[in-house]
Amino acid sequence: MLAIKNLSVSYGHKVVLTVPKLNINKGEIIGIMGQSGSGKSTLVNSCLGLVAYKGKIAVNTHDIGVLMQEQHYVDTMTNQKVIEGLLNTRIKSDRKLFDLINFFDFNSQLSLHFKNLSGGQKQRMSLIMLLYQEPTLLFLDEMTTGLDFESRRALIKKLKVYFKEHQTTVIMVTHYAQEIEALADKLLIIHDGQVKAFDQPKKLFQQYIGYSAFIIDNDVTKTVKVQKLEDEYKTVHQLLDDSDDFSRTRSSIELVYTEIMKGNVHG
Ligand SMILES: Nc1ncnc2c1ncn2[C@@H]1O[C@H](COP(=O)(O)OP(=O)(O)OP(=O)(O)O)[C@@H](O)[C@H]1O
Repeated sequence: MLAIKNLSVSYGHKVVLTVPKLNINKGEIIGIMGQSGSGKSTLVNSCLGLVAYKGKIAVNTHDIGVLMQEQHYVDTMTNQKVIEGLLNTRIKSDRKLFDLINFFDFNSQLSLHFKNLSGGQKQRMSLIMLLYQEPTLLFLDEMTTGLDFESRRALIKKLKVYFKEHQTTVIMVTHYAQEIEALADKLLIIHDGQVKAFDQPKKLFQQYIGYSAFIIDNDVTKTVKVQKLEDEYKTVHQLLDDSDDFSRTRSSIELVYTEIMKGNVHG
């Protein structure tokens, strides 16, 4: 679906992103994480052809959708009029649109104006219009930023069903490990314009953590890594002896991210 080879992006004389090779298959959901300024948007913008770059980016479709962090629509009419006007259709006679509105529980918001919607409702309205166009490749930038815990969880749950049903290839930039945990097939970590990791979360966990890990006091920087099942027992005993508060995990994106970023973080 998307193949990158020898990509290099510069602003002025400064190279801000280099990606020797990266392939994303059809139907894969990729979660991109990295610190502020690491190059996440630059990577997305390069794929969209919005910035100049050296190297090759081959995108295997023209049906591309993009959801940016903030959207603005005309505020002089109701959401129903905005949706119908922009999509050039009518909800009552368009089964696909009708179904999407139901799917995203958006019926009660149709008579409102966009400015009076909550953050989560705004995101859902944009997604309805975006998904109506059935993009084969979808870029999502900080989709759930600003949403409360419940709205984020509800939106993620909906999208998970939709993406798998439609085999949408998704590239999403996010700061929320929870989003990747629930949706992504692969995690891509960028730091200082370089790809630090790109693989299935489960494989990255095995590579960087081992068999399992015990997180002490709910703090991912205080972790005991366990390499083999047999060693877990010993670790539990030790932690119980020390009366530590701990939890065991075999798949924590937050932990994988923290581990990979160790030694990479300055100041
Ligand atoms: N238009 C621009 N001109 C000059 N430098 C830029 C420009 N856009 C981005 N940069 C620089 O390129 C680097 C990567 O920026 P980018 O926006 O890709 O980071 P990011 O990971 O998306 O950050 P954030 O999470 O804050 O959105 C940063 O050092 C940034 O200052």
